Amino acid sequence: MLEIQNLKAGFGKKEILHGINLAIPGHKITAIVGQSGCGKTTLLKSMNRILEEEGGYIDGSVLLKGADCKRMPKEMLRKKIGMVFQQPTVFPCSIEKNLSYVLKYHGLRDKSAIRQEIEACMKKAKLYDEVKNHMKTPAKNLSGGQKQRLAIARSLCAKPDMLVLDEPCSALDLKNTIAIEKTMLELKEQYTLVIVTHNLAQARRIADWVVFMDRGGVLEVTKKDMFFEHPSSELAREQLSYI
Ligand SMILES: Nc1ncnc2c1ncn2[C@@H]1O[C@H](COP(=O)(O)OP(=O)(O)OP(=O)(O)O)[C@@H](O)[C@H]1O
Repeated sequence: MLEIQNLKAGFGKKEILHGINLAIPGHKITAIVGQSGCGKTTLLKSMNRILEEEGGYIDGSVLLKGADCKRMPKEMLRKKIGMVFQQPTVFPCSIEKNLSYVLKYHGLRDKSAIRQEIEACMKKAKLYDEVKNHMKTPAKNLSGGQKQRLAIARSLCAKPDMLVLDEPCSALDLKNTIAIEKTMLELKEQYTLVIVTHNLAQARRIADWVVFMDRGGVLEVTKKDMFFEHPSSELAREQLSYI
């Protein structure tokens, strides 16, 4: 789905990613793990070039289904690779408008089609049943976990190929974490998912593949079971000994 070739990225003269080569398989959950500061978020933000908006630079190739992301208009790239952040952002309007805004932005005009699409995306994000009777209330009144699921639903409204999620559960309690993990496991049937998590137990629960990073490089890319049972690097062995 996504092919990353010799990716170098950083800020000004500071290179954070030192030539990463990586293939992200379709319809799987790939977990990016590694110690704090190793470049996980930078890698994620390089995928849809949000890094450039934050003053960073990206060199090398990122190919989405073979198409060079550098040559794609940024709006199109971000439609195809949706991003969910650690702190969910909700727009200062109703739950419904948070979603209809995206659908209208992408050209949907028919009111009943918009309603159907909102319902479908909220169901996929496991939010619909909880809020279906309060769609006109301000999204800011939702709980943290509900806001995160709204952010996921909003990303789905753009009909992405991929969803990249940066520590989506780090601010959530167990109940909401489980809801998001279940959502991700269901979403992979239709989408390709990449999650940055510092929670190795979470990677073990939901990932198909694990990318283990260290100091701006990739130390291991393996199927989940292989990583947890037979990690090849000393650093991974050390970190796994704590869980
Ligand atoms: N806007 C920025 N300007 C300069 N340096 C930055 C910027 N954002 C991140 N960095 C640096 O890039 C390096 C990698 O950061 P990144 O957030 O990608 O790591 P991470 O593995 O996601 O860390 P964590 O697990 O703590 O979130 C760090 O040294 C960080 O200080």
